Amino acid sequence: MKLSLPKPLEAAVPIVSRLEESGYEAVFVGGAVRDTVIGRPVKDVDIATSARPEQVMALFPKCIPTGLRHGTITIVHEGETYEVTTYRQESAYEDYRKPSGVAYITSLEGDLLRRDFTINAMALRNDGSVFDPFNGAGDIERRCIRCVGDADARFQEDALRMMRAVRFIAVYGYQPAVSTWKALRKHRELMRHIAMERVQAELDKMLAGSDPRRALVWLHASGLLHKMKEPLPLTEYMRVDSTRYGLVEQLADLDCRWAAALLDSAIPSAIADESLRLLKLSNNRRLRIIGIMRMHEEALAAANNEGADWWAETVIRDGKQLAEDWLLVESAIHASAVTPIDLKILKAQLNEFPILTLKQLDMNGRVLAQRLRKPAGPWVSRCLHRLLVSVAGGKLVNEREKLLMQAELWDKEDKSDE
Ligand SMILES: Nc1ccn([C@@H]2O[C@H](COP(=O)(O)OP(=O)(O)OP(=O)(O)O)[C@@H](O)[C@H]2O)c(=O)n1
Repeated sequence: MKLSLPKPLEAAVPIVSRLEESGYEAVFVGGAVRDTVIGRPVKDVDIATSARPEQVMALFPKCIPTGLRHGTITIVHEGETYEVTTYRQESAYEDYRKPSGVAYITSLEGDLLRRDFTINAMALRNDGSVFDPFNGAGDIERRCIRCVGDADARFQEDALRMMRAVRFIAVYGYQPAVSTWKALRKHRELMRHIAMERVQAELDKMLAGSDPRRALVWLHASGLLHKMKEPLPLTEYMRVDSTRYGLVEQLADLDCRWAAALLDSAIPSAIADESLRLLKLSNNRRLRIIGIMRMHEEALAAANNEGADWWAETVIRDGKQLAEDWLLVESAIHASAVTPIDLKILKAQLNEFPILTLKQLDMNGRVLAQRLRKPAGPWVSRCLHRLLVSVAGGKLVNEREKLLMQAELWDKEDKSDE
């Protein structure tokens, strides 16, 4: 098989040539080759070589020893970065928790043998010829995810590969080979060795892919999330049910996809919050996802008890942007079809709120305290907030005198209640 090189690989040809001219072997490997064979856009370009890291460094003045522990040097060429890694073997399972350093080897085939799946174990030369000792191209044709060689050994070398398998199955719409799936189920327990951040990164890629629904269904079936280092409370809610997960793929934003997937599984926001904390999601992202989920819960509660001001209150508290995110999420998931939330009305109201911040209110704490002849205290901000919600909800006009009269009325009511 001979392929024409896509642009990102073409741009890296001078690096491979330089290594070859110096008497070393050098080839493109990994995801870039897989995506070239499949015909998908290529992202990162990885190069494997028989040259030792110090020999690579001597040839390229602009380089950074980014992963010396794994024999990797990053080379900067015309503004792009390329990872060049010396042929090596994976550390065996016994060394799993205590990597013993790199075992360099001289053969390309040996280097490909340590890789996770056949589709990721092909090499591409400068001239477009493919070296494919494990028939990755055949598995691409069969749409199959298959471990290279012994599946048990591949998963024992790096348990994250089990998550990667689920991701490739989902993102490419492939099926696992029977032996690979059996090994994956057998070694689920190894998930406890994997850092939560790495799991999170894989989940992000699954949800960002073209078929998040497929990813979640296979994730359920794999049972991988049940075996993590720190148990995720959300696994209690996971069910194998392929009719769920609405139209998550309609959402462009990754965090909106997270919120939609969590809501579609009927996971309460508090459970999701705890799970996202354990997955070490950044605070910004977690708060955004949970904010969207809470709006859904509040909308349901309000629809049940006719709480008229909840929408104004929510938008004032969380801001218009989050409210817009929630409306997008809500319309993407099935839940909206069976709940009494009228998204059209909420959407229209969102653009018609006369004001949404205290700054826009024709009133301030000093004027309010003077008029009610009461010393300033926590009541002032409570009253200002109540006025803001009433104006935003269209029940009160934003004029100082009218607002003061309303405040006096509430004050009288409060006194008679006491
Ligand atoms: N746990 C892993 C991770 C990576 N690899 C090998 O290293 C290559 C590069 O890995 P990486 O850049 O992490 O992933 P890609 O396969 O390129 O895919 P993606 O960028 O979509 O994650 C893979 O193709 C595979 O050959 C592996 O064997 N085991």
